[in-house]
Amino acid sequence: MAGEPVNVNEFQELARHALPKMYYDYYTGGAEDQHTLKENVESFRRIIIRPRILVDVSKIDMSTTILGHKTSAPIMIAPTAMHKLAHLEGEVATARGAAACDVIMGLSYMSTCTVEEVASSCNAVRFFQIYVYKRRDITALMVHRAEKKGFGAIILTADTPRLGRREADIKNKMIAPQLKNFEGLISTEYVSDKGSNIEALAAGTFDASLCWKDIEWLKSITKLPILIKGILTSEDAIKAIEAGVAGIIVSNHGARQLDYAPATISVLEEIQHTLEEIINSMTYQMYSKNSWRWLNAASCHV
Ligand SMILES: Cc1cc2nc3c(=O)[nH]c(=O)nc-3n(C[C@H](O)[C@H](O)[C@H](O)COP(=O)(O)O)c2cc1C
Ligand SMILES: CCCCC(=O)C(=O)O
Repeated sequence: MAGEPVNVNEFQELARHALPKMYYDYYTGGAEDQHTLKENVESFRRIIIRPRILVDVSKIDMSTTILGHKTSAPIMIAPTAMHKLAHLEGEVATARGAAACDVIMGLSYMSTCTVEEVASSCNAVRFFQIYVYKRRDITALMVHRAEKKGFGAIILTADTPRLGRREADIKNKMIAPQLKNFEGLISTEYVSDKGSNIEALAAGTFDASLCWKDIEWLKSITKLPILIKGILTSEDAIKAIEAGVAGIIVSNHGARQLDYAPATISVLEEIQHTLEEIINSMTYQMYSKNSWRWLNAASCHV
């Protein structure tokens, strides 16, 4: 490819050349037939812009707040695992990017830089994403480390009781490296003779029994606001309100979990409308209207 990229899609081609195939496939792949992966892109393409003219756009301000934190645009960096597979500085570089753009960064539980390294690298507003391990004491410790280092919220990813069946990772025998955050606590280096080692890692460490009642446990170990990530239906959004969390992230995990789940953007509006109706109704007046957020990787309605 000649010269600097000018379209965001060109970065994918650059990454394909720069990365070992195993890592490129891990970053870009979806689960099983990758139907939802295609739908995620197609659904966005079907959304057509309805332009209005003769409006003063000489000054544009897209800034808003998310959980009280100012952001230059209604965009958050989604938590994604293991950035050092793509860049020597890993999540520290991502955090600096977030700080430079004045947007909030979600740091993955499965990051290759530690919570402390990311926190001390710059002044980006950071939310900490967690998976709940069978060893709850380790998850509690991680939450406390994030709290101590000034993270602004906990994002509980709730769509991964098991890792999605990612066929490219199975073929490539995707590695599961020791993650620095967990050194001396638990081994994340898994070797499975059946295929994807990260699938084995998730099966070995993630608590597949996690359910709604465990939100109480999470609330009991942290004062930070909690966002539940991975909601795709109005029913579960209502359950999240009932569980008393601070917000939800509508997401299908980049189509990496349940294949044939709907494209994230295709369910966002329905969920938003349901919640707006409920929050406006008498029954739910006890929940603070203004504390609710509807988020997905691309949009945020405050
Ligand atoms: C390479 C990669 C790694 C990811 N790792 C995580 C992770 O560690 N934790 C998590 O909650 N989500 C993870 N995700 C999902 C993203 O946070 C995000 O949900 C997804 O990329 C965008 O899809 P959505 O619009 O349906 O949210 C990962 C996604 C990708 C592409
Ligand atoms: C066991 C690592 C899981 C990271 C993740 O959430 C993803 O790859 O989608």
